[in-house]
Amino acid sequence: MSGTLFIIAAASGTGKTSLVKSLVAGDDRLGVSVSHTTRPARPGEVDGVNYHFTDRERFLAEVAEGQFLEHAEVFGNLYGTSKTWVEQQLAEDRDVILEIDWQGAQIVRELMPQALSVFILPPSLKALAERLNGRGTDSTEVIAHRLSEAIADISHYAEFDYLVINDDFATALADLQGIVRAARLSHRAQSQRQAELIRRLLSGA
Ligand SMILES: Nc1ncnc2c1ncn2[C@@H]1O[C@H](COP(=O)(O)OP(=O)(O)OP(=O)(O)O)[C@@H](O)[C@H]1O
Ligand SMILES: Nc1nc2c(ncn2[C@@H]2O[C@H](COP(=O)(O)O)[C@@H](O)[C@H]2O)c(=O)[nH]1
Repeated sequence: MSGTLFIIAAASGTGKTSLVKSLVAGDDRLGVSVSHTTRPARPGEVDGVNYHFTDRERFLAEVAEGQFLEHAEVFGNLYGTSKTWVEQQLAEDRDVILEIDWQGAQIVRELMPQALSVFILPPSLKALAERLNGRGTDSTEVIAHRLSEAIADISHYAEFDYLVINDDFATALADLQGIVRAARLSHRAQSQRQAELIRRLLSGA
């Protein structure tokens, strides 16, 4: 059996981390991959929980060792997804979320075409700026850099299977829960899990 891999991407500040946190909190079968990054930790971020924080030299050595399923440079920092962790979770029939940028999403889609991808849109660029500023974790330079990339990030929306608008948080969360639920009802997922029932029905018993 194998779990489903979900890719979730959005322009920085859209609210994907907040949504994914709520999504995972209410779902025992769903886990979120903790990425490796060379970005310095923000106040309150915990190593091994929010990210595995590392330096560029070690990150590049791990790239050479083949430890990442995907990696990319985003806003001047390196980010990567642990290959072993993701493969183990899926093999244990757990569903996995990768919260990654559009470059990482392209790589994972090539490697694992069965992955389902979701792009989250902010209701407006003004709301995006307010959210980045309101989060209070980044300098004005960092926020300006992230906003300057937002339109380029959003322009990749059509590469994704699903689009969710994060205007009202509860609605966006319900939309994500709907996507996860629908994936679990897909033929691929059900034919493995319900193999015994299908066998009995087809045998006429
Ligand atoms: N629907 C919403 N309405 C208003 N504020 C929101 C909504 N969703 C998230 N936020 C707020 O927006 C800010 C940015 O959210 P979050 O950190 O989850 O974004 P992100 O997409 O993960 O950003 P990054 O890619 O930079 O990590 C947070 O302060 C969060 O509380
Ligand atoms: N390709 C990857 N992108 C990643 C990964 N982990 C996070 N990210 C993306 O980076 C930006 C910035 O994140 P932040 O935490 O510094 O605000 C955001 O778009 C993330 O989705 C990863 O492992 N691979």
